Amino acid sequence: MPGLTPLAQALESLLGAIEARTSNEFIRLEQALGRVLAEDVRSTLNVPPADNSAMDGYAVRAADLSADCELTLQGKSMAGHPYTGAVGQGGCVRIMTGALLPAGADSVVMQENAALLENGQVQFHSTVPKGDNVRYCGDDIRAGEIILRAGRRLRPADLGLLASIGIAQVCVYTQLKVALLATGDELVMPGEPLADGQIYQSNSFTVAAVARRLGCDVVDLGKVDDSPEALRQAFIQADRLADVVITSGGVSVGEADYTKDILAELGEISFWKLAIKPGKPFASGRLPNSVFIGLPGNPVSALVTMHQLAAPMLRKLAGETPVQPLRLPALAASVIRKSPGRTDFQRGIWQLNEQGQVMVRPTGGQSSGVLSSMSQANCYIVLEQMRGPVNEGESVMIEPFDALLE
Ligand SMILES: Nc1nc2c(c(=O)[nH]1)N[C@H]1C(S)=C(S)[C@@H](COP(=O)(O)OP(=O)(O)OC[C@H]3O[C@@H](n4cnc5c(N)ncnc54)[C@H](O)[C@@H]3O)O[C@H]1N2
Ligand code: MOO
Repeated sequence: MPGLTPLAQALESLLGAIEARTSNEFIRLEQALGRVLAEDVRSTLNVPPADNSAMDGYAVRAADLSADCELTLQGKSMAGHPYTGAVGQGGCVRIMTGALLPAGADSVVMQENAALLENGQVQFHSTVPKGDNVRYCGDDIRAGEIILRAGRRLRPADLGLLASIGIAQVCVYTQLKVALLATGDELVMPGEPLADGQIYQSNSFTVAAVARRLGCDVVDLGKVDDSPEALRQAFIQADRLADVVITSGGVSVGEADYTKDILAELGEISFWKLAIKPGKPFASGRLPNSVFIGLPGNPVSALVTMHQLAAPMLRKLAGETPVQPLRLPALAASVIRKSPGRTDFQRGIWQLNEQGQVMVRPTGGQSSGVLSSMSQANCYIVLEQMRGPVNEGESVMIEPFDALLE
C-alpha cells in the first residue's frame, strides 16, 4: 500500500535514532535475574578447578584393567575430602561423584561394573577407555575466558555460571524508568463505575506488563483527557519523571487527536503509518528529557506495537544486545483471511499434529479491538504484506510468543 512503511525499515530507523540511556550499578547476584550486564565478565578460575569423578565407583589406571582382573583398594576420595596419596600400579581408590581424581589414576569405573571382594580386592570385568568418567579441570570454564558479555540480559543459568566462578556482585545497567499514559475521554479505570459511552482502560496494564518483563521501572500515570491543556500538563509531568514516556491512543487522525500538536509543541515527534496490521499508526520521538513512544489505542494494536517496536527500542535504551525474534514455518490448519496491503500479525495457536507437523490456526476474530484473540494465542501468524487469503494446508510463518508475552 503506498505511503506505508514496512516494519523492518521503521525499526531500523527508530533504533538508529536512540542510544542507551543508562549508567552502571553493582547489585547482588540474587537480585540480578533479568538485569542487563554492563561489563564483560572474565573468569579468574577454572571450573571445575581440578580433575574429578563423574560417577560413584573406583578411580583406576586404565592400563591396569583387563577382561577379568582384581585391583587392590588403597583408600577413598570423597567430594570435599580428597585422597592424599597416589594410585600405584595394580591399585584403585573408592571415589564419589565430584571427588578429586587421585594422582596416578586416569579413569573411573562406575560401581555397578565392579565388585568389592571380602579380601579388600576390587574385581573388574572389562577394560575402559582412558579418561572414562573423568571431568577434567576447566571442562566448563577456563581461567581467563570471557563467560558473559556486556549487554546480556541475565537468565537463570547465567546466575549459576556467575556463582560458579565465585562472583557475588555484578555490574549491571540501571533500570530504565518508563512513564505510561492512556489518552482518551472514554476511559475509566477498572474498579470504578462505568457510564454510557465509557470503556475500561486496559492498555496500561498490557504495556506495563511487557515493560516490567523487560526490567523497566514503570510508573503508571493513569489516563489523560483529550484536551490540549490536560495533554500538555501530563506530557510535561511524564517527561520530568522518566527516561521513556509511552502513551496509547490519539495517534490516528480523529478529531480529538490533539496528541500530535502538543507533542510537536514540546519536542520532536514523527508519526508513522506502518505496513502492519494491527498497528498502522505509531509515533516516536523526543520530549525535552525523554524518549517518546506513542502506541495506537486499539488494545491489540497497542500490545503488538509495544512488542514488535517499543520492546526492541526499550532493549536498546537499556543497553541490551539486540534479540532476533524466532520465526518458523507451519501449516495452516484452516483457511486464513488476509488481504494484500499490510503484513498481518494475526494471533494464532500452534500445535503438533499426529505426524509431528506444526499446525496453526487463528484465534477467531482478528479485529484490533479483540484482545481475547491475543490472550488465547501462543504465537503470531506473520503473513507477508502482499499475500492474499491462505488456503488450508499452505505454509505460513509463525512467531511463537517469547518470554515477554507468554
Ligand atoms: N480515518 C481513519 N481512522 C482510523 C485510522 C485511519 O488510518 N484512518 N486508523 C485506525 C487504526 S488502524 C487504529 S489502530 C486506530 C488508532 O487510533 P488512535 O491511536 O488514535 O486511538 P484512539 O482513537 O484513541 O482509540 C482507538 C480505540 O482504542 C480504544 N482505546 C484507546 N485507549 C485505550 C485504552 N487505554 N484501553 C482500552 N482501549 C483503549 C478507544 O476507545 C478506541 O476504541 O485508529 C483507527 N482509525
Ligand atoms: O492498525 Mo489498526 O491497529 O489496524 O487497528
